[in-house]
Amino acid sequence: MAGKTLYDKLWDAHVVRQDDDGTALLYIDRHLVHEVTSPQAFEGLRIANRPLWRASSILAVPDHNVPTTTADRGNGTAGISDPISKIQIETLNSNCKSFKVNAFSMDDIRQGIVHVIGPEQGATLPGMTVVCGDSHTSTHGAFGALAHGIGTSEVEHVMATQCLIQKKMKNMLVRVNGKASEGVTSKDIVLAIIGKIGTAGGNGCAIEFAGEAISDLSMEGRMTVCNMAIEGGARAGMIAVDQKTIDYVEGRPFAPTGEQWEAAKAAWSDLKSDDDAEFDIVVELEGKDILPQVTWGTSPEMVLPVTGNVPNPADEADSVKSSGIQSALDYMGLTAGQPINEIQIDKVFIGSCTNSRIEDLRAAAVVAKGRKVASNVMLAMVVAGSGLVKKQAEDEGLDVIFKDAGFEWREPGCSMCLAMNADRLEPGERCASTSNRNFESRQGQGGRTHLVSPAMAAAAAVSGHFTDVRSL
Ligand SMILES: CC(C)[C@H](C(=O)O)[C@@H](O)C(=O)O
Ligand code: SF4
Repeated sequence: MAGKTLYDKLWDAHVVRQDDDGTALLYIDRHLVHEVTSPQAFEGLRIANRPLWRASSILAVPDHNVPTTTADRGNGTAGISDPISKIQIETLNSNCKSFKVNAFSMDDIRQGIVHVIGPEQGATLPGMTVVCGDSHTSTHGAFGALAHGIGTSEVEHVMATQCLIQKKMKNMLVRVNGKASEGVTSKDIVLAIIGKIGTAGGNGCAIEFAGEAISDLSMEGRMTVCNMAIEGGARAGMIAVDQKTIDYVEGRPFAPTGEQWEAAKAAWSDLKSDDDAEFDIVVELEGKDILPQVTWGTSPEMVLPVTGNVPNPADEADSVKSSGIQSALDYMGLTAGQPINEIQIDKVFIGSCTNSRIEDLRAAAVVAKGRKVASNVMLAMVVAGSGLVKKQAEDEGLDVIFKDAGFEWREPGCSMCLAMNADRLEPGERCASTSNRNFESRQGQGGRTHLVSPAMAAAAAVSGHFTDVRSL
């Protein structure tokens, strides 16, 4: 019998019961909660008079709707002008209070984007099943965990039973061989992967990312890659545990200590695919072929190296694909054949659960240092992923570098990743963004989003147009 994949191991360790048709009940170790997808779940429990099965498995935080200016955050939720945003955050606060759930409120330095604070607190651990009512829960798979998003009714189900009804996904391996070149980051790697497999490439699969270019990445970089597994069609992405994983987790507030730590470490060393494990689908890329990436269209798969030109629909033989390219160009206000590095931008957003960790801010600061935001860029903002990331960046002087260059230095939250708060694009505005989705109107009605790495976003900010960061 062939060996097991990492996904097989995580699955087997959590199956409570499996029916002959493959339907299984999976035990959930960690449940992360935010204000958007939890209100109906709490309400459902209240109506049915059900308690939480294991309140200590839950960690809650407001992130999508929080304001990012200090002025709006000074006085609890009073500074939130949008009534729906305000109600969502107040509802999360009161639900967590009445159900006695551990929550980091807006004025807590530990508050931040749910996918940043889970790992930061050690609430995400190797070997766990991690769920959250949010598609980018795949991020946590970077720790050798089985992590994926769930719907609101499933949020209620997990709260009430600590279990989830699931069918096993297929095993997919994406291997990036050899080293990535200088100036190429985790974001470029994952955009290149999505460019290759397409947004449906991972449908029905759990993707394991492997290969030298992946294991070379820091934990932050691995989170960036797993974060976007969902944009490649897979609900879960994961990476094997190694010494970097252990070193990152050690000493974090929620991590085990003493004897439990030693036992956990020993158990975690098996969280990798066996050498003879078989995958249903295998995709390979060469690290050396990957260049800094920029999306040009309205789907993350519409991506090219910064050295490329916007595609011409006439060059596409498939008529469906050709008209897809044409409508993306129309929406994005681009012309076929236009060099990517000549596309001028209006705004820059450095943040989101893809790229708002300390390493991301450092990479952007290296580029911003001693330079100025170009005069045609009306707003360049840096939004740390958590209060603790923000503080660490400030301790390192990164805030001063950004402010001197003309960037705004904001409070943590999802912010302009999806514009549920006040941070948004106006119709027709073009943004270099380190987030993960470039769908139509994602960052504000009529806004145009180009996904890039933090270094590439900073390079665009100081140049006023996309620029190959390696040439600065
Ligand atoms: C609001 C939430 C349900 C949503 C998600 O599931 O991903 C959001 O975080 C996003 O990025 O679009
Ligand atoms: S930062 Fe963006 S992608 Fe991440 S959870 Fe928030 S809205 Fe979703």
